[in-house]
Order: sequence, then C-alpha cells, then structure tokens
Amino acid sequence: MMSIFAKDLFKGQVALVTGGGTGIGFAIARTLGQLGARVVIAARALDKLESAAEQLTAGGMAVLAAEVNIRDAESVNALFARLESEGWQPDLLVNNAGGQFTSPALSMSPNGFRAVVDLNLQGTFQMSQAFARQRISQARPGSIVNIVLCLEQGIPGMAHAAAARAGVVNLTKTLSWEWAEHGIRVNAVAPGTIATSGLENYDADNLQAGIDRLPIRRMGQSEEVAEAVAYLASPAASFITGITLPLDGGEHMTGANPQR
Ligand SMILES: CCCCC/C=C/C(=O)SCCNC(=O)CCNC(=O)[C@H](O)C(C)(C)COP(=O)(O)OP(=O)(O)OC[C@H]1O[C@@H](n2cnc3c(N)ncnc32)[C@H](O)[C@@H]1OP(=O)(O)O
Ligand SMILES: NC(=O)C1=CN([C@@H]2O[C@H](COP(=O)(O)OP(=O)(O)OC[C@H]3O[C@@H](n4cnc5c(N)ncnc54)[C@H](OP(=O)(O)O)[C@@H]3O)[C@@H](O)[C@H]2O)C=CC1
Repeated sequence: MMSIFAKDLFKGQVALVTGGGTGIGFAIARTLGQLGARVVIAARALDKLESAAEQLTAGGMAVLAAEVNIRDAESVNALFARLESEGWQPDLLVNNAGGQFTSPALSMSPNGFRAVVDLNLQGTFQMSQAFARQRISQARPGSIVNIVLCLEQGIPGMAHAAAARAGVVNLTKTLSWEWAEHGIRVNAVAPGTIATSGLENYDADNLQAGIDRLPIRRMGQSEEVAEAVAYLASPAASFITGITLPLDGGEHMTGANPQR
C-alpha cells in the first residue's frame, strides 16, 4: 500500500513503536520510517525485533531494536534513559504493544484479569508518562498515538481487555488535557479485526462470524492502521487531540462478539 503522505513528513524525528517487531506495530514502524522518521521498535523478544530491524534497515530506514517490558516501570525508565543517551530520544510514541486472551468473565482468575489490565492499561500509562516527562523536561513538543480495540458494543469474552482499553480511551482524553499546554497531543486508533499473526490466538470461526456482519465485509490490513497513525502523529492533525478513531470496517456498530 502506498502512503498518501509526503516522503519526508517525519524527517528529523524519532518514532518509538512498542510491539514494533510484529504485525500492526511493524507496519506502523515501516510507514513512519518510509516517511523519514528514525524508528525505535521496542518489545520483549529481542530476536524478533532484530530480524524486523534488519528488514527495515534493508529498505533504507534508520532503525534501533530495543528491549522493553512495558509492564515493568523500571524497564520502561531504562529504555527512555538509554534512548536519550544514545541519541534516539523519541518525538513520537506509538503505544501498540498489547493483547489478551478470550475467556468468559465468570471463569477469569483475578490474576488473569490483572495481567491483561497490567499490559494494556498500566503499560500504556507507564510508557506515556516516561515519554511526557522526557519531552516536558526539555520543553519539546510531542505526539502519542495509542492502539486500542474496537469496544463500543462491549467485547463479550474479553472483559479484561474491554475494561483495560476503555481505560486507555479515557486516559487518552485525560492526558490530552493535561499535556496540551506542553505541546503534546494524545490520540488513539481503535482497530477492528486486522489480519496479523496475532489472530492465531483467536478462534477463526468466531472471527469470521464477526467479519460477516461488518458493513465492509473483510479484515483490515496493518497498513491501514499505519496510515491512520501517521496522520494522527503528523502536523496535519495539529488541532486534533483526545480522540479515538475507529478503524474497523464498521465494527463499532456491529460489535465483534468473539466468544459466541
Ligand atoms: C473477535 C476478537 C478480535 C480480537 C482482536 C484482537 C486481536 C489482538 O489483540 S492481536 C494481539 C495478539 N496477541 C495476543 O493477544 C496475545 C496476548 N497475550 C499475552 O500477551 C499474555 O497471554 C497475557 C498478557 C494475556 C498474559 O501474560 P502473562 O502475565 O505472561 O501470563 P501468565 O501465563 O503469567 O498468566 C497470567 C494469568 O493469566 C491467565 N491466562 C493467561 N492466558 C490465559 C488463557 N488463554 N486463558 C485463561 N487464562 C489465561 C493465567 O492462567 C494466569 O492466571 P492464574 O493462573 O490465575 O495465575
Ligand atoms: N490484530 C487485530 O485484529 C487487532 C489488534 N489490536 C491490538 O493491536 C496491537 C498489535 O497487535 P498485533 O500486531 O495484531 O499482534 P502482535 O501479537 O503481533 O503484537 C503484540 C506486540 O506486543 C508486544 N508485547 C506484548 N507484551 C509486551 C510487553 N509486556 N512489553 C512490550 N511489548 C509487548 C509483542 O512483542 P513481544 O512478545 O516480543 O514483547 C508484540 O510485538 C495489540 O495491542 C493488539 O491488541 C487491536 C485490535 C485488533
């Protein structure tokens, strides 16, 4: 997919994409890199990150693979300290890392619920706070884009993720208020079902049943998410903050219903 944006849109900027070694995060990293950004891809599995970085570098991009566990505040702080000392301090942050498992709410263990909230909500907060502290201490503007889930009809079978991502939607609004005076915009994209290897964790028949109900009756592509992220992160969206953009073929009207 060809980007509609100017080739040097993000020239001179560094973008940090969590979960940037796989799936949607990889597509976001590639798009921002093609648009001139130097890109940091960060996640837990360094081997996957390094092979993704190799692919992107082979395409002419400047890419750094960096290990982080977004659930661990010390690991997050260490990442930002490292990026600053190595000259990769990010101007843009894409909080893409996340995930969950399907389970009826009645049989979810407290620890299972907590693990998903910890990853998607606490992790996103920790990354955003570390990013904003660094930007604000140096009086530099910035932009954050959070990747959430389509949740407008609730998400039966994923109560933990529905709650955590709704938390991120409101966190997006709240941080956009608090950090606007520092020139930091905060927005989110809410994808529906997007064709990535991440979907191997989910029942294919349930996914298809959800797709069959969509007005646009297909899965989305990672590149479609990446283009929306590029727009929200760019100066073209300089008057937009606090929003969550549905990118879902209409799933915000039909719901996903993964468990039935
Ligand atoms: C229509 C559906 C559309 C779906 C669209 C969305 C797609 C995507 O999001 S794609 C992203 C793809 N990747 C994933 O979703 C995988 C993400 N999963 C994880 O990263 C992890 O499984 C985790 C964060 C959810 C948990 O990580 P961790 O803390 O390392 O896990 P533990 O093994 O320590 O377990 C903690 C706790 O959670 C319970 N648990 C874990 N997996 C399941 C499961 N599949 N079913 C039920 N319970 C699970 C586990 O048992 C632990 O609880 P206790 O046993 O009570 O200690
Ligand atoms: N595919 C879809 O249909 C949809 C996906 N989403 C969301 O989009 C995002 C990307 O999903 P997708 O690309 O499909 O799936 P992936 O499983 O490929 O992406 C998840 C990424 O998150 C990283 N990650 C997970 N846990 C952590 C952690 N604790 N610290 C740092 N990184 C972590 C993983 O890397 P590693 O394991 O190496 O840490 C991986 O790169 C996720 O938040 C997902 O929930 C939202 C809607 C729909």
